[in-house]
This record gives sequence, structure tokens and C-alpha cells, in this order.
Amino acid sequence: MKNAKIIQDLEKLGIKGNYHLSYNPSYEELYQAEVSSENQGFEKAELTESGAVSVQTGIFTGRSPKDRYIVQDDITKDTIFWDGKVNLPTTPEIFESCKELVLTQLSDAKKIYVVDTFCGTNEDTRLKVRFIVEVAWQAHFVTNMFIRPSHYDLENYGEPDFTVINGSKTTNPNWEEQDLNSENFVMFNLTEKLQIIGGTWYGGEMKKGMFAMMNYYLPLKGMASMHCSANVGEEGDVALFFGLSGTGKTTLSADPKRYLIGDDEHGWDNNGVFNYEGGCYAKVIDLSAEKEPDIFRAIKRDALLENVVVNDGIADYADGSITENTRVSYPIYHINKIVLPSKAGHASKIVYLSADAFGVLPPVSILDENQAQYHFLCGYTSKLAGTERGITEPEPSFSPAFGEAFLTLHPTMYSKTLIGKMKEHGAKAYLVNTGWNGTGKRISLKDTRAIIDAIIDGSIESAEKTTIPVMNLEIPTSLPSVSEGILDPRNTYSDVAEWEEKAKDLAAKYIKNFEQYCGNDEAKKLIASGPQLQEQTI
Ligand SMILES: Nc1ncnc2c1ncn2[C@@H]1O[C@H](COP(=O)(O)OP(=O)(O)O)[C@@H](O)[C@H]1O
Ligand SMILES: C=C(OP(=O)(O)O)C(=O)O
Ligand SMILES: [Mn+2]
Repeated sequence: MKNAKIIQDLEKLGIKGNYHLSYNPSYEELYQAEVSSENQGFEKAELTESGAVSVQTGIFTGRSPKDRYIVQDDITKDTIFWDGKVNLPTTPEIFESCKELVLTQLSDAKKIYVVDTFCGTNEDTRLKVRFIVEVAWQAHFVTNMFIRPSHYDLENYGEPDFTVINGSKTTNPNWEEQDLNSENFVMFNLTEKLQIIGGTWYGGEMKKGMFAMMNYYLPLKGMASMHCSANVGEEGDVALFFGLSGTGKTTLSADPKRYLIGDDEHGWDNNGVFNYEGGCYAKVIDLSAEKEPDIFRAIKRDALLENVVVNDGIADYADGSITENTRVSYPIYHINKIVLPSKAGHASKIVYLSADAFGVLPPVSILDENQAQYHFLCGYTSKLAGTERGITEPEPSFSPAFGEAFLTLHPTMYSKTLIGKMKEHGAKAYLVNTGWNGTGKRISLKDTRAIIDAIIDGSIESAEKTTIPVMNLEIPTSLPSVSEGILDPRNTYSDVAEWEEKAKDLAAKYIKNFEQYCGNDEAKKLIASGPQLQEQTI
């Protein structure tokens, strides 16, 4: 019955042919299909000793922002933030031509997986997202990452709100005359409620694609939509960890003392904080059972490793030769302490994670209300040049809302909604540097975890404080279980002048970046809360 209806739905979309349909397959069925000897190329998966299977995603081992387009039409022309960088416009005609390619690809498939999921924990705001894929491990990935409907939910699923058609095996031969970036494409059509993918196999495009859609629909309803992880304590106290890729959202939210809500994408409505996802997508580069026990233990049967080097069935997390962005996806219940459904009350602690490769930012700063807004709009972190360790040529990156790549509306929509919620619920904000200091080494995970503990148990508030000049940030001078002498970054340099020079450099970058918001009086007032160059304060 259900299968006949799904086949009809696919036909309406334009997928015809003689395929075998697998609707919301079990993990067991997925596993059998993934390791089947009939698989070719990147379809192949291999079993590892932990019980997790391992796959390769080909040339794309990360997202491909330059190939990501949104159809500009009546619905989107005045709502999407067309910044010329993140949300690239395309036409309905080009979308149709790429859709045709994806439909043709899937019409030739021997097997099609249709996976009906939810994106968003709450019934009133969740999207019913249908994935249509031909590769078993892609069906596995979305089963891990999205919310798995119960049998009852599936019986009553109705029509999906959004459909993702993944044609990763096809590419677009007409990209040049269509003035596109390449033969690969990730395209969204909000009128047709469709995402289509061609050329890239990276799972993150499906996960972060739907995040971008939630970032469109929810703020328009007055909710905060956030690129952050979240956990909750025994007392119901909720903490959020914002940050760009690699800053520690996933790592720091897996805390054995607390219950995980989610590791990457959340909303905040009148009832509290809720997850969009049903799984986690953790980096596994240099993963060890000692440093990250919860994530290490989550890698077992049903987890899916991406781009990890595997020797004789043994995953080598230290080997970054395929990419530094090695990943594992797993259903959220692989973490021992979780709340289900993935939601809790209002947040009281807001942590902004920044991995500062310049070694300027203190390991922790206490932000006031205006600073909370200023630093949210800045979203500073730094990307390391290449994959080299150390701090040779760090590249500063200012990413509003700590998630520019996924913002579909103007950045101020996200700061307005978040700051509104923070004020309403008296949440306090902190800026935590999980990156480097004057020693040239990354601040240890142990110290960062102790800092997070002090934020969560409130002991940071009673610590003695001092102000860091130039950066204009208030810091505690000591905290329980945090290494002596690291809290004031100036003490980690043999010569304070060296810190000061770097700080002035970074401050200038903050100031320049903030100019884009200064058209508005309210934002202009925030300048005083940011870094200050001496010349300006005289
Ligand atoms: N002080 C630190 N705080 C957080 N993460 C750290 C720290 N030092 C090293 N790391 C490493 O940095 C990476 C953070 O990645 P992850 O938690 O996946 O970030 P995100 O989820 O924000 O993309 C992990 O590999 C972690 O082991
Ligand atoms: C999956 C991603 O998220 P993050 O690195 O923040 O975990 C991504 O940005 O592609
Ligand atoms: Mn993460």
C-alpha cells in the first residue's frame, strides 16, 4: 500500500523506470546493501572492527559552497539574503535543467531508497523531509542524522514538506553556458520545496542543506534558529555552544555530567531549546578514547565513518591523508546521556566558541549584553592555512551568527531573535577561545572543559576579574582546575609587546568587519563594546 503510494509520488516528481523501492529501510537492510559485492566505486562500504561501516565520499570531503544555489523567484527574491557569496541565485530554468539530470539519473537506478524523516523536534515547526537516493550509505547517513519517525508517524506522514533528490552520480554538462561554478550542483527551490544534488557525495550537503531551510522558515516565525550544540544539566539548566566548524561544538557538548540535546543545529521557541536533528556528525581526526570517550564509544554498529583511512578493518583516526575533515555520523542514542525527544527548557548559558589561531583571545571572556550582540554578529574564528598544524598563516574569518554559510536571511534576523530570547530569559554569554595562545599550542581540551564547567556551575562569576585592553574583554584571573597562567593570554608570551601587536592587528580586523553593520544606529552603538584601537579611544 505505502510502497504503491511512494512509487506514485516518485512518478509525479518525474522518476520513472524499473527500480526496486526501499522505503525507510532498517539499519540491518542498509548494512547488507552497503557491503554488497555488487557495489561500484564510492557506493562501497567496508565493515570496521568497531562495528561501524566506513565509506569514501570522493573528491568532495567537505561542503562545496561555490556550487550551492537558490532559485530566485517571487517567493525568494525579497526574503533570501542575496549577499553574493553564500546564497547564490539561479533561475527556475536552470534549476529545471539540473533537476532533469537528477531525475534521469534516478530513473535509471536499479534501486531507490526513500527515507522519510523529520527535521526539527517539535510538531508545529518541524519539516517533514523526504530523501530520495540511490546509494545505500546515503540512506544510512540521513537515517542517522535526521529524526527517525516512529511506525505510527510513518503511517500518518502525509505529504512531505521538503524533498531532497540526491543524484550524486550525475554532473551537469551545461554548467559553462549556464554560467554556473562547475559541473557539480547543490540547488534549492523553495517554491517547489526541493533540494537537488549532483556531483558531490559529501553527506554534509543534505544535513546542512535542510539546516539552511530551517534558518529560513523559523526566524520568519520569530524563533531563534542557531548553529550551536546544546546540553542540559540535572537541574534543567540549558547551555548552548555556538561556533564554526572545528571550534568544538560536538566535542564540548558531549559532557558526561550533562544530557546532550544535540551537537549542531537548534531552534529556540517559547517553550525552550530544541534540536533539528536525530544524530551527530563528529570529526574523528586524532580521536582517542582517552580525550573524547563519549564520541569514541558512539562509533559502533550503525555508525558511518567518512573518509577515514582503514587498514585491515581497523580505523586509523590519526591518518589525515584523505582529508583532515574525517567524520562519523551516528544516531543520537549512541551517546549515553541524552534527552529524548531532543529538547529542554530555555537556555541560561550561551558560549561562543572561537578557535583563534593568532593566540590573541583569552581562553574565556565574560560578555555583557551589548558584547553578546557584538560578538554574535562578528562570529570570529580563524581558519588555518592548508592542513598544517601550528600557526603559520592563519586566516581570520568573521562569520555572522557563527554560521554564515547556512544563513538564508539577513544576519541581523538571527541576532535579533537570539538576543531577544537571551534577554527574556536572562541568559549570560561567554566567549571561549578553543584555539591557540602565545605558547604556539592549542589550548588543551582539559583546560577548555574546566572553563566550561566554571561557566556552567557559575563559579566564573565569583572569580576575581580583570580587563584585557585592546580586545576590551573581561576575564577571570583564575578558575578551579584550569592551568595556572593561561587565562590572561598576555602571560603566555615571553614579551607582552608581541601579544599587543597581534591584538591590535586583530582589533583592526574586527573594527573593519563591523563597518558593514554601521548603517544602523542600534548596531553603531555596539562599536563601543568591541575591540578598541588606542587611536580611537583618545
Ligand atoms: N581546547 C579544545 N576545545 C575543543 N576542541 C578541541 C580543543 N583542542 C583540540 N580540539 C579538537 O578540535 C576539534 C573540534 O571539533 P568539533 O567538536 O567537531 O567542532 P564542531 O562541532 O564545532 O565542528 C576536535 O577534533 C577536538 O578534539
Ligand atoms: C557538517 C558540518 O558541520 P560542523 O563542521 O560544524 O560540525 C559542515 O559544516 O559541513
Ligand atoms: Mn560538529
